[in-house]
Amino acid sequence: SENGSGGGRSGALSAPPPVLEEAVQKIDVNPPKGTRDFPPEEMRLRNWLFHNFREVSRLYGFEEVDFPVLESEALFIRKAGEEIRDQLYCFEDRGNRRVALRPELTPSLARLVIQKGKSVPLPLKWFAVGQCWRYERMTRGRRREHYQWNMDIIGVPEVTAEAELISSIVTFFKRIGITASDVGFKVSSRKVLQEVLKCYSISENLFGKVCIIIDKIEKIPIDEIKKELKSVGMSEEAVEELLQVLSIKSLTKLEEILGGAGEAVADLKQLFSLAENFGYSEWIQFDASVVRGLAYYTGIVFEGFDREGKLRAICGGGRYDRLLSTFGGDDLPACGFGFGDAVIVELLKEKGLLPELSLQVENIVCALDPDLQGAASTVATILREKGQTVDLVLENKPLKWVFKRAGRINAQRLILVGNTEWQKGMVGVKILSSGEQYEVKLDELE
Ligand SMILES: OCc1cccc(Br)n1
Repeated sequence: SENGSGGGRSGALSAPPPVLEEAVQKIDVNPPKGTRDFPPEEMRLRNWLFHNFREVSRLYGFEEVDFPVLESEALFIRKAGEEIRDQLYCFEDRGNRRVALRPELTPSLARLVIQKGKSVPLPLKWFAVGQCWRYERMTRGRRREHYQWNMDIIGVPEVTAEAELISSIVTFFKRIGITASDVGFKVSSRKVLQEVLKCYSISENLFGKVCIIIDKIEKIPIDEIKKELKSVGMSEEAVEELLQVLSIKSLTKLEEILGGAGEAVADLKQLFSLAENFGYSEWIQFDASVVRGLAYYTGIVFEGFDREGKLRAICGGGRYDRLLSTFGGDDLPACGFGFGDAVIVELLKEKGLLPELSLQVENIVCALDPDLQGAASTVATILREKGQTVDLVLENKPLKWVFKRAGRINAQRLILVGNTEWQKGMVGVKILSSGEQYEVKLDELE
């Protein structure tokens, strides 16, 4: 097209099109393995989902933030043997820097908090919706990207922060029609693990590794779990005791085992009490086996699960009080969660709760004569300036084509710009649902 700065093709209509240098190689029109396109229908569903993420975040007074998809690899290199590390989508860029496509948002958020330092008053309540990546052998045909909604509270050491975050997820579920009969949250605290390891004088630096092993408890055989725990230095007795404690599903039982003096029991009791106040007690249950698969969690952890047990975890999060200091920042208490865009859609499909989202256009405007294309453009502009949606027919098309397109785009009314009416400063209007039609002065069109 003419680019207006004299750089357009001069005499474009006369010059023959340039001869293609080489035969055009037919490209693969599919997106890279493990990634998705979002054509209009899928994009409407994604926008609907993200709109609900953002509405809930707004209801809770959170501010939106974002970060680059590309981060320094160092942000994600942790030594605890996490799956997220094994699947890091990392490479060396042209400046020989080790970089990675972010596998999660929390480290970027922590980096930004440290960068902002004292310029941002605490507590921070930030949320983000961003694409995250992993490079997994496609043998399992799993996706390599998904979008995550994250909400994080920085600067609040009390369990009130975790209680608030779980409340926000419950609010989200309710907004989209999911109930406590469909979904629950398994809640525990890594301090349970910490207190057991301490009983067996197992050093703190094994903590992250043990958590990552325990997180696989439902994914690999229990003998493999025991083998891995022993391989990091736990005794047979410690392993048995730990697995015994992790099978506890009641806070009362946990208190019997650990005693009431520890932080784990106190935190969990406070969380369950706050759940009463928030009104979401029926949504949560204590389950000592929940540790989550990220090494940096230090306290309460939780994960949303479908009660029919057909799907992977819907969301998950917890407290991570040490992450900022491991990045060289001040020791700041922090907690947050991640909520992926894929499992929730599978759940909505299961429950028949996918929303009906179709394209809606208020007007389709069409010139009945090629000489009236300009007039049609004027009519479209008048309507758009009134905030109305308009699909303007851009070519000289037969009315049959126009009516067919009007049906496809769910247009509510057809605006016809014809010579006779235009001479009188009027246009034709046809209400497509009723068939009613009339003429109206352009300046009375609304
Ligand atoms: O849930 C872990 C994860 C991280 C990045 C991309 C995808 Br798909 N899944």
